[in-house]
Amino acid sequence: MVLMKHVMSSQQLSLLSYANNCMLMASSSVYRRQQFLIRSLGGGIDHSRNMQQDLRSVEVDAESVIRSITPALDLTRHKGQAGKIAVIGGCREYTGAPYFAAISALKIGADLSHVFCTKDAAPVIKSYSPELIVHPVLEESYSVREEDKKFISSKVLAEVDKWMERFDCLVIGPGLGRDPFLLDCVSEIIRHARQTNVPIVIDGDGLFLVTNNIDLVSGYALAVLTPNVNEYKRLVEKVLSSEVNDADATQQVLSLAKKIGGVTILKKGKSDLISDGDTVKSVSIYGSPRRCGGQGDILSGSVAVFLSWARQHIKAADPNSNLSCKNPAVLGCIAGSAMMRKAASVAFSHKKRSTITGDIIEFLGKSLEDICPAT
Ligand SMILES: NC(=O)C1=CN([C@@H]2O[C@H](COP(=O)(O)OP(=O)(O)OC[C@H]3O[C@@H](n4cnc5c(N)ncnc54)[C@H](OP(=O)(O)O)[C@@H]3O)[C@@H](O)[C@H]2O)[C@@H](O)CC1
Ligand SMILES: Nc1ncnc2c1ncn2[C@@H]1O[C@H](COP(=O)(O)OP(=O)(O)OP(=O)(O)O)[C@@H](O)[C@H]1O
Ligand SMILES: [Mg+2]
Repeated sequence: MVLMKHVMSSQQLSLLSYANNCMLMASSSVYRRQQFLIRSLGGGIDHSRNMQQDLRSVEVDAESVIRSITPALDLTRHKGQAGKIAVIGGCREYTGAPYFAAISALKIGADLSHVFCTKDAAPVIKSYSPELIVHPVLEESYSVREEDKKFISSKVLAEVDKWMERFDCLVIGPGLGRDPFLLDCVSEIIRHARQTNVPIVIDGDGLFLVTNNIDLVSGYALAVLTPNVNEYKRLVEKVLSSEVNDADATQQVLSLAKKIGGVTILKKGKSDLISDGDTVKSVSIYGSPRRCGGQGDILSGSVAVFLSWARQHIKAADPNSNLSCKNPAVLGCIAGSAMMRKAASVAFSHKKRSTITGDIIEFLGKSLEDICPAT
């Protein structure tokens, strides 16, 4: 800059000073907008620990959310009351993802965890764990003749529908694949879940489906989308017809959630950003530098459980509840995100570079216990 000034005329210098002033004004208006967002998005559950680092989003006290919504272990409760979760996913290519999501739901504390997958994925998933209830009901195009498609599709739907009302939450997409016939059947499952008011967490290939058919979830407040960096890019391009804007990530995730009619979006990354179109919360605590595949699947299974618990907590209308946020989908995302990140950080401290998804799952229980002891 000093060097440039030497070779500039006074007219050029005054132009430069005008440009600088404009930049200052612009940055101060950005600052004011950030301050406004912080004030208007904040609530009783927030604290300002990280505001210095990221003025554009509100870091949330995730541990106190977890403590508030996790139900007490009570000898009077019967099986099922702590949550019945179903994962719709698992095909020829992917058997790990639905397993990770379903077993994580159990390790967090759900009572029952089901998997609805294709016929050839089922024996593999069953062999990973006897804890999971596995339904080999989904079909891919290669195994269905054209003339049988309508019949098979209604059969698949009937199989899932038998159970639908018993589920507290569906996780749709981990390891689902992208077969068009299978995705058509899953679209119907989503429509039925909406009709019966069953919450849905959409992840992985479920996001591929929903991004191309946004009406499936649009306006459904009990829908959570958990995009990773690629999935978020596709969603932003499709729904907002723009590029991802990392400089104004808070505003963009807010606009995206609003545009999809108030669904909750959990944008995964270095910090997780959560928005339902009204508020934006960020979860940055804990975390691990290992990016092994499958961590998003742990997250989707965990969010499903916490969302169910948050719904129960809100329905019970506990007068002592200190939660200012009343959206169970947002609360579920905050809790699921913090839990996944804590388990990953504990696993990393033990296993370092060799940490894999199974190691993280093993630390879900201890991580929850540290925050919210069982007795
Ligand atoms: N152990 C397991 O079983 C695990 C299984 N997992 C499961 O994997 C599935 C995909 O999830 P992911 O995270 O790889 O998707 P993502 O980052 O968008 O894609 C990366 C790149 O790959 C490409 N691409 C993907 N799928 C494609 C397809 N069917 N056919 C063609 N292209 C495809 C994609 O291309 P694009 O769509 O951008 O053109 C992008 O360039 C999902 O079901 C997930 O749950 C994971 O949970 C990890 C653990
Ligand atoms: N840079 C990061 N630092 C810390 N945590 C991260 C980072 N990136 C992602 N995470 C955490 O890892 C979890 C999974 O996010 P990720 O983006 O890996 O999902 P994904 O690609 O869908 O995973 P999967 O392999 O299961 O499909 C999230 O809970 C997120 O908080
Ligand atoms: Mg994923």
